[in-house]
Amino acid sequence: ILHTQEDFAGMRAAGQLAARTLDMIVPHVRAGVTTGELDRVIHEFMIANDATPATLGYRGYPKSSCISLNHVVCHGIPGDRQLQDGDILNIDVTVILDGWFGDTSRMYTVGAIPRKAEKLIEATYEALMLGIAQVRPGNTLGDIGHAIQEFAESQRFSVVRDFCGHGIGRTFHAAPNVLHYGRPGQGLVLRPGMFFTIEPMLNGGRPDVKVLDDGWTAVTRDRSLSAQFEHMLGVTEDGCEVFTLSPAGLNHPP
Ligand SMILES: CCc1ccsc1-c1ccc(O)c(O)c1
Ligand SMILES: [Mn+2]
Ligand SMILES: [Mn+2]
Repeated sequence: ILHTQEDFAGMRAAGQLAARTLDMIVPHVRAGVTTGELDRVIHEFMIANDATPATLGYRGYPKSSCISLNHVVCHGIPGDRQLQDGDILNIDVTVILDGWFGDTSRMYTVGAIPRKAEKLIEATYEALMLGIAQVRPGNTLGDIGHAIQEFAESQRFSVVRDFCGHGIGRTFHAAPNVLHYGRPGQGLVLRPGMFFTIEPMLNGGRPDVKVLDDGWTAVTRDRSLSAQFEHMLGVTEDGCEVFTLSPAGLNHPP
């Protein structure tokens, strides 16, 4: 699907509400709070802003956000786990606003974290932004994946292959799959009006992932730390518009 200017307006509003949800949760992220309590705050904020959480009930997922701690790669289910000093966590939110989906995630930290964890988080954010820098008409999905993989591996981190970015708009997931690794010039050629997410996951150790018995929680097989950032964007004539940038300048941890 190639979208119109009106479609850009709908995605901008949905993306900004998702970004504001991640801004809003910042002061709630501290030692002692449970991930289930964070999810409730997120849910109420979405409803108060005339939106609904896309993940609640999606393929049977039970919560309004994904909160993935430490060696959890993605799809962590909010629950009774209390945050503690040294934790790193990804909070991933998707809102539905006037039929448009806004999908974004960021990393948060609790208290002091090890230097290598900080470097993993910084590298993951940089990898996402380098992928976004490749988005313009005439470039390909392989250019995006290559930029992410090249940088991640240059920093001695690995790229998770089991999950990818995706087309988005009036549905949560659509073609194309946006891989976070690849070769320059390969794959689908980008065109103005395409909407998709880029959501790289980097591991401190090996790329291998397994899913726990709950059917959702994906963890690193070697129990190394994992980090993820996600933005949603629209391809424009001269590059792209990122719909999920923080209006408060909170795109990555201080
Ligand atoms: C928890 C929602 C869900 C269920 C199966 S995949 C998935 C999911 C979670 C976060 C995302 O950013 C995404 O694109 C999909
Ligand atoms: Mn997401
Ligand atoms: Mn997504």
